[in-house]
Amino acid sequence: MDYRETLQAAWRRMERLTKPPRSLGHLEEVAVRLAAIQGRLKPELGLGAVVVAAADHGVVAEGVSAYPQEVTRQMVLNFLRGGAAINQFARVAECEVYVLDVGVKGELPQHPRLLSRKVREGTDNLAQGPAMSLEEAERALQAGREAARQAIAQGATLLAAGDMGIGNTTAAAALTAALLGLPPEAVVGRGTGVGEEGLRRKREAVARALARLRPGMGPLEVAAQVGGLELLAIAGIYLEGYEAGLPLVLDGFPVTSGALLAWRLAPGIREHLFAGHLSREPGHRRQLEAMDLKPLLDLDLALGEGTGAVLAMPLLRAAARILHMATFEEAGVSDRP
Ligand SMILES: O=C(O)c1ccc[n+]([C@@H]2O[C@H](COP(=O)([O-])O)[C@@H](O)[C@H]2O)c1
Ligand SMILES: Cc1cc2nc[nH]c2cc1C
Repeated sequence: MDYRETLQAAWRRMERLTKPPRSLGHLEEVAVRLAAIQGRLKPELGLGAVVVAAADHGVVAEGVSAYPQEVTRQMVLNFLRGGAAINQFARVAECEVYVLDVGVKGELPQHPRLLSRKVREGTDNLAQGPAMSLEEAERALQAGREAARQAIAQGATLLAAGDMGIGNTTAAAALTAALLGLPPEAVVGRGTGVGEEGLRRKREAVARALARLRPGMGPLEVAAQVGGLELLAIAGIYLEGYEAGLPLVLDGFPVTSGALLAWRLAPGIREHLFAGHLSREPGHRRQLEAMDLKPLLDLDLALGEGTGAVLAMPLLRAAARILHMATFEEAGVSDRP
């Protein structure tokens, strides 16, 4: 059965299950979409994986983050030791954590969970010139694909991307504004918690990057102009997961900017995307609206790392189980006359 046929058949089965119509709300749509992705009326979800892509950003020179740049590398070490929020949530969600270095400044130790594919030690400042070359953008995207392939080979049935990069909400804002044709004010937010001055500097940096873009530029050229390396990798992670036929869970603002790029490169990916949550970052709503996706959770999170995506994994598994319920006929329960 193809996607549309399974979707329709799953909705018909949904109507016969032992519950009043639509009483499981948005989870019903999640369930039938999972069925359609897997091409079976009773979808099954096992182990999850989150690939946390990490890189640094030259735009931090503009004073756009509340934290110093070295936090990117320090947090990668924290992920590898299991001490970050993503590690704790992943345990609850039966999800493996993989880390991908595509551009962290400084050295990182070898580790079985770390894929080292440093394209360069951070981007150039997007407010001053191109963040990276087109060739570097392609390499970062391929590194994301490779990390996703590894996660899938190790048994992932549900795939999310996470992000770590001080300054990346500025790059994500520029990428989102460019891909969706929005002004800086619509996509710039406080990130890790900048004040009014920081907000102004972020808007200014994004406006300068947008001014360099030309109408004929393709999505990858635009991404090379604004960065960041981990956002390109995130696009690669989702593209690989899509081609492998997996359901894909989105996280917050930076991750969803990478997903927007993947969507521009392969519009069919939309069918595989699930919005794990709605971030506090104001531009996230615009991103999800553009792809017509409804967030599963709304918890005022603004952390990244893939935390909102991983928290939604148990909900996706529960949604899949809906289609394993008994029908009115099977259970001998009286339906409406
Ligand atoms: O996921 C989100 O929506 C989100 C919102 C705000 C901040 N972050 C995280 O904070 C870092 C970027 O914030 P900033 O202020 O340095 O641009 C980066 O590591 C992101 O993972 C993430
Ligand atoms: C401590 C810290 C942890 C993070 N995780 C993702 N982004 C982050 C930014 C900071 C500053």
